[in-house]
This record gives sequence, C-alpha cells and structure tokens, in this order.
Amino acid sequence: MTDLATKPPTILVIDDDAEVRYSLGRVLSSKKYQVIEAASGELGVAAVKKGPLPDLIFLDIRMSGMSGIEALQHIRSVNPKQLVVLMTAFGTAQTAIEAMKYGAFDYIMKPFDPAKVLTIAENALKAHADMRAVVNYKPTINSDDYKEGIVGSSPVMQDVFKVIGQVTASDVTVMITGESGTGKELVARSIWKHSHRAAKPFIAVNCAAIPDNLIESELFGHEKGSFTGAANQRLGKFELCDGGTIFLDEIGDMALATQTKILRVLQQGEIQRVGGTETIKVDVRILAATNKDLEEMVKAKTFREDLYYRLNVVRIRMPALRERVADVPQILDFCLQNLLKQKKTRVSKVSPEALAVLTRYRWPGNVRELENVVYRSAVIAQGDTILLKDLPAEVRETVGGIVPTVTTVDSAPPFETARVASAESAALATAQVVAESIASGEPALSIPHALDFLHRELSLQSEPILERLEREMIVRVLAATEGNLLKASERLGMTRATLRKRVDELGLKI
Ligand SMILES: Nc1ncnc2c1ncn2[C@@H]1O[C@H](COP(=O)(O)OP(=O)(O)OP(=O)(O)O)[C@@H](O)[C@H]1O
Repeated sequence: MTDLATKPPTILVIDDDAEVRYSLGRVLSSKKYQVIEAASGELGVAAVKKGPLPDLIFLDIRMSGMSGIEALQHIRSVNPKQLVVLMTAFGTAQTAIEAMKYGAFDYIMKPFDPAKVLTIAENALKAHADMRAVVNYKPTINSDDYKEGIVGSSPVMQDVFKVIGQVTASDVTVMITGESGTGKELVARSIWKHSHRAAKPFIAVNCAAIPDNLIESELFGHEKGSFTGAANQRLGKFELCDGGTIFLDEIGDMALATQTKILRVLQQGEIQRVGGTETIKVDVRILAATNKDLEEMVKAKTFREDLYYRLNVVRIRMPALRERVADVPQILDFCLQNLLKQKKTRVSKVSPEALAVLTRYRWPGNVRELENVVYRSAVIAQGDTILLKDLPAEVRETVGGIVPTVTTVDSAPPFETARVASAESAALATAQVVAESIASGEPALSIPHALDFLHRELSLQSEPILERLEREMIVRVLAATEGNLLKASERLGMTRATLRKRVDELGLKI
C-alpha cells in the first residue's frame, strides 16, 4: 500500500472501455495520482490479488465478462477495507442503492464531470488516510464485562452503583429521577436482578403511554362487564407481578385518582379490580421513575404529597450524559461491540476527531441519543472506523467547526502529526466543555473528570505518563512558589534533594 507521506496514492481504474480508462487516467494524473489500468473485471481482480494493493479503485459496474459487482466481491475478499468507487452509465436509484449495498465508498455516473471525479477521489483518499491514522485504537471496555448493560466509571455513576447495591437487600421503594434516556429503566432492572425477587417477574409500565381511562384496568385488572369492552375478566399488572417488582415509569403523568390507588398498594399491599368488590392482597415491590419535577407538582397539587413521600424513600438521580462525558468513550465502545456481535456493523473503531466531537456534544437525548448516533454512524461508515464525516450533521454542526482537518490529499501528514492534531482537537473539546459548564453556571470539570481526560490524552503520546505529569506538576508548583525549592518540595511531597535531582534530570530551568 502506498505510503501517503512519501509516494503519491495509487488508483486502479477497471473498465472495459479504453476511452473511459484514458479520460479518467488523464483527470487523475493531473493531480499527481499514480494511475494503473485494467481492461476487465478479471484483470482488475488479478491486479489486486497480485498486489501491491491500490489506495483506491474506480470500478465500472457494466462490463463484458465479470461484472463490476462480481469483481467488487472478489476484491473485498482480498481486502475487506478496499476503497472502491463504482462507475455507472445507468444512473438509476437502483444502481446507486446496489453500489452502496455492496460497500462502495461512492458511485459516479458517466459521462464524468472531471471536478467531481477529483472531489470523490480526494474524499475517498482522505477517508483512507484517516482510517490508517487510527491504528492504535484500544477499546476502553470489553462489553462482555457489562452483563447488565450499565456502562460508566465516572464518579457520578460510581455513586449510582453504590446506591443500587444498598437498596437491593431490602424491599424499599426507590424513586429514580433524571432526564429521558439517562438509563432509569436500566437501573430499575438492575435493582430487581440483584434483589431476592429476581426469580419473580419484573414488569415495566409506562404511565404516560396509557390513556387515563385505561390505566387502572391495566394496573389492577377488571371484572367482566365492568365497562364497555370489558368482555372478560382480566388480571392487571400488579396481580401478574405478584412476588416481583413493578416499575412505574413516568409516574408524574399518572392521574390523581390512580395515584390514590397506588398509595393503597403501598400502604396496605392490596388492590381491587375495576368493577370488583373483592380486596386482593399483592406482594409487589414498587420502583418508580420520572423526568418531571415532582416537588413542583406536589406544590401545584397535581401529585399527591403522601404518595410522593411513600415513593421517595430512596432517590437515585441519574446524571445527564453531559455531566459524565468521561463515560462517552466507554458507552460508545459498548454500543459498537454489541452491534458487531449482532453483525449489524463491521465498525470497531472511532477516529480521535470523531471522538472529540462526541465528547463535546451536549447529548439532550442522553445515552439513548448516543446509542442512536453510534448506530447511524456505524451504518454510514466505510471500513472499520467511524470518521468525523460519518457523524450525523446535527451532531457535527451543533458542536461547531473547531475540529481541525487532519489530512489533505496533497499534503498528507505523517501519522505522528495526525495524532498530535487529534490530541489538540480533544483538548479543545474539553476546553469547550469547561467553558460551557462555567458559562451555564454548572460546576466546571471536577478533578476526577480532569484526571480521566489527562489519562486519555496522555495515553496518546509517547512520553511515559508519570514522567509527563511529574514534569508538569514540578513546573507549576515551582512557579507557584516563585522558584523556592524548599517550599516546592514540601508541596510536592519529596525532599529538597530529590526535587533538585529531578529538576536536573528533567532538564528544567529554575
Ligand atoms: N449507562 C449506560 N450504559 C449503556 N447503555 C445505557 C446506559 N444508560 C442507558 N443506556 C441505554 O440507553 C437507552 C435508554 O435507557 P433507559 O430506557 O433505561 O432510559 P430512561 O431514563 O428510562 O428513559 P425514559 O425516561 O425515556 O424512559 C437504553 O437503550 C439503554 O440500554
């Protein structure tokens, strides 16, 4: 494969039409690409098999003998990551769909517009260079270690895990609050799985999704003929869940009349079916969730105060994803690994530029939105890496244009430069998070966040992490103590002699 830093990229043109090969060759050579030609699908495949692999292939779909699609399959079996642009004279949507389905990077219609040919080649080769730059991608987690699907090691999530552990031993009612998509249901399931009720059912009821006139029947069941349409007796969720755990999601949307009945279950452990007179004992643990401000609702008398206190025995507040950006890379790897296992993608890596944008985005839809963005980007991505260009426009655009372009076809930087640029973009990203959090009156990044960030960034660099940290801290402490070695050594926790020695060894000037 061509070394982009030194040699011009090679492009293989496979077409049985000599005129097309000639004109395409001229256009591409004008940009100093090295063009190789093959006059049939068979010859093109042979050239790829023989090697060296070209950086890009322009491949005609309709050829006598082996078709372009057939050739593409052979080429993919030699090099699954090969970048291919399909060419077609039949510009129907169908051919475009076929081309992309078979994993082409793009397709182009004949007759060609030379400028378009060059743009496509440039974009393809940039994508190629970006993918090659991501050689050292190390997933942050192994999804097999997260059977319950709650990923995250940020301090705020550690607190959540602790409370989950504390409430599993008892039957205490738990109120889980937080914005939509933060993982409230996942937490409820985790509490249930770790509790002594794990062998009995877990039933989730979305109170907002069921109309007011049906919710009571849904929860408590009904007797035959109790209302129009009640042709038979029906058991409600509470009876079906006997011995288990019921998760009342969006409880803030529950009508006052139903709230009264929930209070009765909590106080007396009994229900009555709609239209029935019999009192039925049920043994159900209640977990509830809301993204509404229940305190405000209590004040406005739209939520019963007594029920509020009954539900709110223990509260777990799920932090918004923007409060735990350090978890984004882990959740991202978790989603990618799951998609890989389900064979929904071949993507297993993310470029540093894309990651920088993902950690800067505000995630109004929280983890659910991140999952969705990862899936969409993985579907769009060619090869095995999500690049900046693969992220949905709304994510790239909301974040703004500070992410530097790392490579261009004419002056592709060597790998080291690409990594430095990536580190810079990640640093800019974090600076932006801090600036935004200060501007919005939220606390700026905490020490654990800052350490997580440093860990990630310093891991990308060749200098040993501790040496870099030591150097930076010594410089800062010396500056703060105005070069006083004794005071600085006390702050750093080393003897004056050791500090003197380290200053010399690290080549620092006092
Ligand atoms: N920490 C996490 N790690 C991995 N996946 C997560 C995490 N938190 C949430 N998810 C995923 O995000 C999606 C939304 O989670 P969940 O339904 O639990 O959120 P929610 O807060 O209950 O949302 P809503 O308020 O809209 O009902 C789910 O697909 C879930 O698997």
